Amino acid sequence: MRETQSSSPQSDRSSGPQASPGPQASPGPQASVPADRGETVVEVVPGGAVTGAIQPPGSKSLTNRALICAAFASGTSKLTGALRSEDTEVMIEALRTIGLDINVSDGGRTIVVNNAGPRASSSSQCEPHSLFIANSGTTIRFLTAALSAASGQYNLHGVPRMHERPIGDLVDAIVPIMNGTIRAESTNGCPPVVIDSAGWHAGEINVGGSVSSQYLSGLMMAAPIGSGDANSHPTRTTRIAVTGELVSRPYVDMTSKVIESFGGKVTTVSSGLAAGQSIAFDISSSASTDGYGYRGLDYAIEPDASAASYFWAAAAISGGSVTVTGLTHAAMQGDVGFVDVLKKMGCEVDEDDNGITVTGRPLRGIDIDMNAISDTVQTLAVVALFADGPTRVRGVAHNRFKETDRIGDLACELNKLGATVAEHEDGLTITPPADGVKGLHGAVLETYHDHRMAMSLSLAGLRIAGVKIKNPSCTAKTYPEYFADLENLIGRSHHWSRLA
Ligand SMILES: O=C(O)C1=C[C@@H](OP(=O)(O)O)[C@@H](O)[C@H](O)C1
Ligand SMILES: C=C(OP(=O)(O)O)C(=O)O
Repeated sequence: MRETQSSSPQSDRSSGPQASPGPQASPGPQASVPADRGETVVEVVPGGAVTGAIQPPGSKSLTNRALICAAFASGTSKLTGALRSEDTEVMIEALRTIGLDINVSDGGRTIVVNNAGPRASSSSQCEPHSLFIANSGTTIRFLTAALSAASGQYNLHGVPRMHERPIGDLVDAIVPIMNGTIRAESTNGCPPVVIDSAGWHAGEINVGGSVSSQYLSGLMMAAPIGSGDANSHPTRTTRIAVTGELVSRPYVDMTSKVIESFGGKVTTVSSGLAAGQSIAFDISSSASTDGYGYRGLDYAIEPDASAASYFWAAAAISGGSVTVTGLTHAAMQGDVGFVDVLKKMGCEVDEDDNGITVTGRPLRGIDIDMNAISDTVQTLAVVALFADGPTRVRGVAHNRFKETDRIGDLACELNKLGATVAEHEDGLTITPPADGVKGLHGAVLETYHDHRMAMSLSLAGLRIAGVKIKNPSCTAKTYPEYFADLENLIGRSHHWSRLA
């Protein structure tokens, strides 16, 4: 890997997020990526087949769900294998700000939440708790739901891009069942979110599911959390119905499983629904949670499957063989399904109790709906550069609302490498050059403050000379050690080099 100064500065295409005031230092080792200095870029130097084994850090989605449940659980919870990154640090800091005692050790992998119940701000308090959420969608959506159910006064805000990411459907769902006020302050229903709550009252909740599944997940986790009168209805059932389409469904199933681990109960309802409702969930907590929404426990977090996609893709792109340990199809994360997409493209996929191995074979272009595994679209798009024909990705219109516009901005960067990439309302078509990899060429690539843009585009460098990735430290959002880990994987087979 090379670290250089970009000779052809380009400006970001999107009006995405700019430098944030926090969280403080990027956690974890930064062996191969220096702090960003102007036009710092990282270049992956092409080599041969990538072969090896790796275990990515803990799942962001599971860590942040477990933190929410632990925060509203009776007793102590110990999370092991957790992710330490910007997205989990802002969650931890927010929970500390509202009164939780949280101890982080073992390089962030172990998190102990000692709980006597979060101290919600009193209604007589003048200043709401100010919670800085950076650009963590899970954190702001889960906390908005949970804190409105728990009561108190809060202002949840983040970096500029966070104030462009929709949350209106969630706020609209909470208004009818909350005692107090909640509003999204930016135009088009975007954060900051200002909450002054005395808790939820009983009633059915209706929430839109076409922009993000995180609204539904947040409400589901919030449902067992009592308001001021928690002790009077610890086993009350709350029905949450989705109006219209529900995107990213596997994350909702993950939410159900985490809720049940922490003592809640989830029943899926698919018949007898009102007009416009596509699915509903009945949520309650068991009496043994002692009036808290949840019961504290020791909880092991799976390795992150979205992060694993980069290493499986490295095998596919390079014709190598990479085992990701600690993840199988039994995992709670839908993104494990990325290996099935690689299989469809021609890769060999082998699984045992230890993990999943992808072996690269000649790649064919495919037509694929990635609605359920949208965080892996960028990874797939880079793999598609090396296929024998076009790849059409469908069903991911919601990717435009993430860290950046992950359809438009992705198409723009892939085009710079010599592919022909067409943007559609719901996805893209990636057409590799007629002469294959020979027709691809290096370029300085923008990352739009999007960790997945940096991690996925870096993989193009495995086969194309001169692919330079700007602002590589944006991987800190979910994977601060990404470039160090990639370097280790490739270095083992001596296909990775770095200039001083
Ligand atoms: O619930 C979750 O943990 C997540 C849900 C997905 O968001 P959408 O539901 O907005 O697609 C995903 O993109 C995000 O990284 C994590
Ligand atoms: C979309 C993502 O994150 P979030 O919505 O949690 O900010 C992601 O990690 O790719």
